[in-house]
Amino acid sequence: MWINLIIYFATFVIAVVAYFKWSFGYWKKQGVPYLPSSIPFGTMNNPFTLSEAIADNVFRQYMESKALGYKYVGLYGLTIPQFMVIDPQLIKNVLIKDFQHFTDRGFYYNEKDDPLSAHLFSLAGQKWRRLRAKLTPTFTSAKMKTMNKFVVSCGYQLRDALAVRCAQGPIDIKDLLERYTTNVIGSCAFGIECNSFTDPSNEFCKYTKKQFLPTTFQNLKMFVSFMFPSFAEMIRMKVVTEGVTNFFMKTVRESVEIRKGTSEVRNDFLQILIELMKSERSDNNGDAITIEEVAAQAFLFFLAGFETSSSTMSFCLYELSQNQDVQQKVRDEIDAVLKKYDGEITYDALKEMEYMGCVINETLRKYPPVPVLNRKCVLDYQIPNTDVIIEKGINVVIPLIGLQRDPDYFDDPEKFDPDRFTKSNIEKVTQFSYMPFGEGNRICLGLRFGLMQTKIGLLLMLKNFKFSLSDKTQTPIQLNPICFVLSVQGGIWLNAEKISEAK
Ligand code: HEM
Repeated sequence: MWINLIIYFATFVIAVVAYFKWSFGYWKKQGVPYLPSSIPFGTMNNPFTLSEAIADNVFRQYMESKALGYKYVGLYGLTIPQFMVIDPQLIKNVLIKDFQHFTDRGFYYNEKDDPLSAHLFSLAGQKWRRLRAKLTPTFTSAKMKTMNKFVVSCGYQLRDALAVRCAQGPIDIKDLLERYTTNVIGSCAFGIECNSFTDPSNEFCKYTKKQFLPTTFQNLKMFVSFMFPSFAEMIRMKVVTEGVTNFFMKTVRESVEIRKGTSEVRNDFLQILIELMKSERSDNNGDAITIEEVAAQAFLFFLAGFETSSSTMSFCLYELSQNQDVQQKVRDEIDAVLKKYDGEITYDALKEMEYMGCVINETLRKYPPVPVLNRKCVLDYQIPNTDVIIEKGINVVIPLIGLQRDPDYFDDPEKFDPDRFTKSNIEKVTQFSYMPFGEGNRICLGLRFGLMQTKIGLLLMLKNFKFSLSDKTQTPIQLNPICFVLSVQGGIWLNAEKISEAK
């Protein structure tokens, strides 16, 4: 009997190994250069040993492929083939010129069982096209101007909280800024005051933390949903936990009800989404936006705005703490522009702060909050001037973090140098080597809003406080391998010193 068991086991192992070897032959058959893969994770890192952050892994693969002279390279996530584009010209084809072959992002969503997952970022095909067209007018400059005052009011709360915290020792700057972005999104996307500085135990803070806390189970679900979307659909997987879904659905329903009962109009995202729901109903064209869709988009604005902008501001202050001359130059610009606008933080005043814009651009270059862009090939695509076909269904990866730290495109890439983005220098940047907001038809829809909240947060902090690096920050910083987003191990700790009476 033991002999039989050993034979069965050996046969099973041989079959599994043979399956992996056969799968790893895909890119060779397609005529695509590839990086060495190993059983069972392919070219991915072992997610259980947590040896390297995803961004570091992508950067390494990009540099290795570039050094080998590849314009594109085949990778494997387990046995699933992935196509990484290295050459900016081919990136342009994927994102813009031949977009019809790459319209989807390839992320899992499930409208029925997990309604909040069906937001614009994940939606595919016609559903994405329809919603993108409807939501685009939400983010015009005129709409940003009306929302500016809500963000400024949250900025003052941030300044006041910092005034209290700075006397208590080094500050975990990411934690502080997450509270600011929570307040902003609470106010603009849900129409509620979150008070996350003064009342950190409030429900909104509790559920936002819950969604972003990288538990092993949550990471496993993200991994399965990304690698095996059909399987995730089959088991009706929920990427947003039930508690979080119930809370956000309830919050949106209540806010909509409250607004029905008042004549006062609050010009925020939620109002725009409600108007969209009402106008479509009256059109009676059977294409109305439902309350679930409204909730999913408000939830996306929260997902997209919470982490990206707090991460940008944290890395920016980290760099400015080590580049005091740059920090002072931004502060001088803030003072000069605000003087012109009688101290009022208007949308136009923000636009005039060009040097601050360069500093933010340089931060987004070194630390892109979304380190890779994803597309799914939806129609076979022949790479121009080659016989290579990217087959329908293949996931395409664009390694932003690699391109933006590539010495061929950015001299001395480790150096923090905002002058790369001055009016006269920006034209020298190689096209499609710098795209922290993505590019083409699926470019970030909230770009203007993200920059507005980042600028307002930085303005109110830099105007009133001088920042320096605390010994508590472990340098050189290491990225946290358990997080999908760029997060620093041990956190970024800064000292803040008041430089004027906060006004
Ligand atoms: C510094 C802040 C931000 C950064 C760096 C950022 C970056 C990105 C990136 C890289 C993408 C993918 C683009 C692509 O695949 O080509 C994206 C998509 C998106 N972002 Fe942002 N984002 C930021 C803030 C925001 C904010 C505040 C919102 C909303 C309030 C937002 C809403 C969206 C949406 C809706 C999409 C999906 C667009 C689509 O698929 O049609 N983002 N963002």
